[in-house]
Amino acid sequence: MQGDLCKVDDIQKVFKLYRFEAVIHFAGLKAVGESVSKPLRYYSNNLVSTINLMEVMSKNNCKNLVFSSSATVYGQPESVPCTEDYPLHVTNPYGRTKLINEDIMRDVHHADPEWKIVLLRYFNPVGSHPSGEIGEDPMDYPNNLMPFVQQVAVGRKEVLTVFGQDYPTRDGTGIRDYIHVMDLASGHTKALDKLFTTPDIGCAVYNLGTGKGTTVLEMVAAFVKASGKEIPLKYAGRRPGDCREVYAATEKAEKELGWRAKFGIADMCRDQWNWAKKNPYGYRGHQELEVHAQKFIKSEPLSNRHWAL
Ligand SMILES: NC(=O)c1ccc[n+]([C@@H]2O[C@H](COP(=O)([O-])OP(=O)(O)OC[C@H]3O[C@@H](n4cnc5c(N)ncnc54)[C@H](O)[C@@H]3O)[C@@H](O)[C@H]2O)c1
Ligand SMILES: O=c1ccn([C@@H]2O[C@H](COP(=O)(O)OP(=O)(O)O[C@H]3O[C@H](CO)[C@H](O)[C@H](O)[C@H]3O)[C@@H](O)[C@H]2O)c(=O)[nH]1
Repeated sequence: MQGDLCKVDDIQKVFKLYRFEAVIHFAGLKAVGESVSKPLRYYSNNLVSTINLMEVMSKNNCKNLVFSSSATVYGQPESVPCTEDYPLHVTNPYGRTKLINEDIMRDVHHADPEWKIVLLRYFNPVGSHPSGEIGEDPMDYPNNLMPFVQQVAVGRKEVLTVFGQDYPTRDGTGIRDYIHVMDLASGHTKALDKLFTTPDIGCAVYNLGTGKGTTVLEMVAAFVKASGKEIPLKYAGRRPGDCREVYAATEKAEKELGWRAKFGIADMCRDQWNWAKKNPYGYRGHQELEVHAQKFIKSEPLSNRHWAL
């Protein structure tokens, strides 16, 4: 069923039709740059949706929740790997909505211990379903590294801009913990198992990452190897708000959820390339995308046009 979590009625309709044991709450706006220019849109959507959802869940006596949080709540940590008890520090409105949502959930559990909540802090999800049938298809200009790399590989973009080559890292580019979406998915089923089998889980938090840091250039090299395509690069300054290096401590998830990532960056790139070559224009196909782009160009002010060109 489709609905808007900012509309309580939409949620109530679903809860009238079905009885749920638990909810996995993925919905939210997630573009960091857009959140800086449109903070109210982010606060309004990402917070109101969560509050409405939890209110309707509570009324329907469904108090088991898994939430998509993000490693963005660690900001630039003092040291890596980040353990779940690190101080939380956000640098943009998107990140702040994740942190406020986490705080809301901690408060709700504190007020009503019947709530059982798992906060999953995702690191950098990439890759696709191994079938090549399900993958990431950004609706507008791709902000994240791998969707951009993919669009260069299929010829939709000419060149990848590498943001920053002067970080104190092994090749000067930023380090992240890339995790295969299939591993991320299995982390959710493990989190649900944990909720259902742990009466006193409270509001628990787990990192979903591999524990390994990879630079931008290493990630590009892995994609070149998997695809056989060239990825032309150009270098630009650091992207505002970017941190140098983040990767996950994985021990807590391993010990308490019985989960650890199985896939490495070669698998992520292989599966992402399989999706990309089968669906170079995503789910919508080339023609539909062109029509959409033309409409967008006509209706949007100049400053918003760049993505469609
Ligand atoms: N992809 C990442 O790099 C990453 C990293 C950390 C956390 N996350 C979080 O994981 C979740 C899923 O991310 P994704 O990559 O699949 O993003 P996505 O943008 O592909 O999917 C989010 C979905 O939420 C829906 N949505 C937004 N507001 C809604 C509302 N008010 N009512 C109903 N639906 C609404 C959107 O329409 C979209 O389909 C998000 O909460 C995101 O912040 C993602
Ligand atoms: O065109 C690009 C895009 C990204 N990068 C670099 O690639 C790395 C990864 O950037 P992403 O935008 O893919 O990912 P971020 O780590 O910046 O952010 C993502 O992961 C975070 C968690 O770690 C948050 O969840 C956030 O919302 C999500 O966008 C960074 O060093 C970035 O500077 C480039 O060089 N060129």
